[in-house]
Amino acid sequence: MTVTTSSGSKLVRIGTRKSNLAMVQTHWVRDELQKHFPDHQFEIQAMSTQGDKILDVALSKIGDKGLFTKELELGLLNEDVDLAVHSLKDLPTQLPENLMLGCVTSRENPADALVLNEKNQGYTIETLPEGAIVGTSSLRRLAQLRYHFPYLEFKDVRGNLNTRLKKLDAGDYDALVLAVAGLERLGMADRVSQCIPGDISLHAVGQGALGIECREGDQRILDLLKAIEDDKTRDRTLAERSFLRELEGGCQVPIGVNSWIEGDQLTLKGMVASLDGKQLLKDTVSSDRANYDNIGKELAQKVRDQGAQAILDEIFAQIDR
Ligand SMILES: NCc1[nH]cc(CCC(=O)O)c1CC(=O)O
Repeated sequence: MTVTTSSGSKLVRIGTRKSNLAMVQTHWVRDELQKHFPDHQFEIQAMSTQGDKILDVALSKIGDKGLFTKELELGLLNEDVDLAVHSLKDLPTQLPENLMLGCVTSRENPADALVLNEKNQGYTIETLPEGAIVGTSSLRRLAQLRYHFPYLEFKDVRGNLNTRLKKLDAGDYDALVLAVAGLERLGMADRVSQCIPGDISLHAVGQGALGIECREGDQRILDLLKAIEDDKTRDRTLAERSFLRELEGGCQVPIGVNSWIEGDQLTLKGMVASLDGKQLLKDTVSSDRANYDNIGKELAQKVRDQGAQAILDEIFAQIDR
């Protein structure tokens, strides 16, 4: 139901996943919007996505992009909600027809965290001993950590953050690698044993930022979203997404990035690795930040020239698509 007044509707319906992290992020977006637009009414509608329901299969094996976003997008297209709040890294680089990325909010620390259980306190990713069991569900983390620390053991881990931490504390793993941002947002920054250096684990595209999706050309919503956009995060993450869009082939792939802005210069560093961690390529492109899209494309071409396509083709052939 949309309430329409002479100045247009003041009711805005916000779609979100139901997970703790999604709810914390969505409450933040709602509160920010409410501060900027006190005469509007913001309503939250929480939904379960495929990714929340299928918990016993490795993410890389489900192989479907949009696992955490599809139900929210249907809500947008059916006009049940007016905007959808996502962790930007879960939002596919190709959006469905008639939907768009309305804004990107300011980024938390985009790094990966090493999280240890009680008996391993004091270790870092560099000092964990041979055979230590490290839990991760991300091919990107797996490939980079195998490359740098081939003597560690890696084991898949699924479930929401609390479930994963319980498994760690029960001793199923010696350590987990998780996003710093997620732990911080959930008030669990004290569980970050180490921020893994950015040159060891290049982070996921969009990691640490929120992406808000809306219907294409919905000017009422786009005007509201402008108030909470962070333009530096937007340019950085749009460059990152352009890089990923150029290289990915329809499944989770070991691609990582770092990005930063100095003056008007945006620098994007990208990494493509093989699953076994034996091959790992990196390259960097800098240009005026307004060229974010070309920065991503140019970087994709540079890593292709280094041999990234062969690595990716092998991965696409291995993963059942
Ligand atoms: N794929 C799950 C997911 N999506 C967003 C975050 C963390 C928050 C963020 O990166 O913005 C996480 C958990 C993790 O990777 O540890």
